[in-house]
Amino acid sequence: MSAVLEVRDLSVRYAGAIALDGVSLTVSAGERVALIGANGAGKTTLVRAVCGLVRPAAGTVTVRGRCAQVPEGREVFGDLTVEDNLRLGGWRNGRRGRDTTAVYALFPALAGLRRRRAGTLSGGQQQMVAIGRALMARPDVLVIDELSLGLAPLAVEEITGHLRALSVALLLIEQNARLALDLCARGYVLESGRVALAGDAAGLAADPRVAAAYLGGHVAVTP
Ligand SMILES: Nc1ncnc2c1ncn2[C@@H]1O[C@H](COP(=O)(O)OP(=O)(O)OP(=O)(O)O)[C@@H](O)[C@H]1O
Repeated sequence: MSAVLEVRDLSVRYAGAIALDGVSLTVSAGERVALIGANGAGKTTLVRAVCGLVRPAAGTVTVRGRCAQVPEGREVFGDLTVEDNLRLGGWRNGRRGRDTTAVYALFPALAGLRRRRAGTLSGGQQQMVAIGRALMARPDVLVIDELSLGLAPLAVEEITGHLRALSVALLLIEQNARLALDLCARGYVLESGRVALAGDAAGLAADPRVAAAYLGGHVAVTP
């Protein structure tokens, strides 16, 4: 399968400090890939580099098609309606994207809220708006930074259920490794700006190093 996102030997420095050090990863068309790591591992820096918001010191980022980002903290436009938030996501060549039908089909909970100000929604509903807004750009790869941050477990479950139905490629940046490795087929573990481990999600979830550092010490044991 061809890679829609290819990060090769990427290094990013902030005022001399190394945030990313030779990171390589790929996301293929339609594939869901997790990027997990502790605080300060470099996850958000990678998102920023993928979106062109920081200049790499070395390495390359190649996006084949369109990439859309769901930023950490969601950042919906609180004073705008749900519908207008979505339409802004489809803005291209000076024209607002108008057909929001597919987003309401994906997140039926938003359909009855389309005229509500986004700032009055729950965190889970705002996350659906942020994902829907990104999808309005019709991306080939969707990058979600901290999907579960500050959300109730039930809201996360609802959103991930809908994400499983998507055919767009996904790079999911998550501190909740259990969630990320459950939703994604493959994953990368970032530690101090480097890829420490990579592989299929089941293998990573069963790896004692991942279990000890990110899964509360629980190691899945198969009979
Ligand atoms: N603007 C900045 N200037 C200087 N250093 C920065 C800047 N942004 C991030 N860093 C540093 O770069 C490293 C990686 O940060 P980054 O935010 O990418 O990590 P992260 O994995 O997303 O962490 P978290 O999960 O806490 O958000 C950290 O050591 C951080 O302190």
